[in-house]
Amino acid sequence: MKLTLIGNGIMAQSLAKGLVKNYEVEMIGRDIDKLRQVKEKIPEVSIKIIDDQEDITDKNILFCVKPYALQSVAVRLTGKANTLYSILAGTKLESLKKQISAKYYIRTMPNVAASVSMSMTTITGDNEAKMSALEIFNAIGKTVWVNTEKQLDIATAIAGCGPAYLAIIAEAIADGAVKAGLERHISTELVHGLFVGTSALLAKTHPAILKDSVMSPGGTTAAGVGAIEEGNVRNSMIKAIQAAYEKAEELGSK
Ligand SMILES: NC(=O)C1=CN([C@@H]2O[C@H](COP(=O)(O)OP(=O)(O)OC[C@H]3O[C@@H](n4cnc5c(N)ncnc54)[C@H](OP(=O)(O)O)[C@@H]3O)[C@@H](O)[C@H]2O)C=CC1
Ligand SMILES: O=C(O)[C@@H]1CCC=N1
Repeated sequence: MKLTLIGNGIMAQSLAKGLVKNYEVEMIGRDIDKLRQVKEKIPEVSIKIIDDQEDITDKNILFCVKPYALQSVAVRLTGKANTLYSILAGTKLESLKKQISAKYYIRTMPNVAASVSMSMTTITGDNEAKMSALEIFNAIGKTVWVNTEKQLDIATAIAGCGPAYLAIIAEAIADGAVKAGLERHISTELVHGLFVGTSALLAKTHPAILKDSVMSPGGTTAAGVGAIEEGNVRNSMIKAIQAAYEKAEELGSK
């Protein structure tokens, strides 16, 4: 199957890197220099400048522009696509249906880990395209199908934005180690190993049980947990998810 990505930014490239292993991938953008740079990085991708009247008839489109660019790109698309897979944060199915013609509509929320075939992707939309959507996004990581756009917007806050949140935590832990006197390269290597190991444990252990198993009475972890609670980290993460979800809703209401 051929997939056509519209947009050539961070996410389009992340998706393309994984998808080229299983699909023929075409990338359509508006800047030939940027497209050529993508072609250098991912030679399997075919590149194309967007036409004023870009015919998308029967194509399977992965729509990868920013939400605010939807209208300006949509007016250039003609014909009826087979399936439109949108990755736009917040943008509702209804809005996509009004602006781009397709037989089926799917909203997805992948993340940048698609570039290493480890995206956590949430999907919703037309049931007729459910199997194809799961197949495409399973090729670049894990998938969860949800039945409402509200669930997808909350998933956006977790798995779409989440790599940024975890990267902040990772950086802060490494900074803490450097502050305590450990070399930067050692700190960074330890943090990477920490995330890999903890991720494997979290796949089979409840977070609270994992935390309890590390935290001995009056011990080092307990001292650290005390500092984490003083810093309101837990509440900050809850608020971060709420804020990102509300922003997704706000984008969808425009
Ligand atoms: N970044 C992330 O981690 C995630 C992002 N998303 C969603 O993915 C989408 C893309 O985000 P991201 O890749 O980060 O953004 P980027 O800014 O990296 O990419 C946006 C792309 O859209 C293109 N574009 C904008 N306007 C037009 C136009 N009029 N015609 C043709 N192409 C156009 C840009 O072209 P040009 O390069 O020429 O400016 C660029 O290639 C967003 O909707 C976002 O919500 C979803 C999940 C995760
Ligand atoms: O912040 C953003 O706009 C995008 C959407 C999901 C992750 N990043």
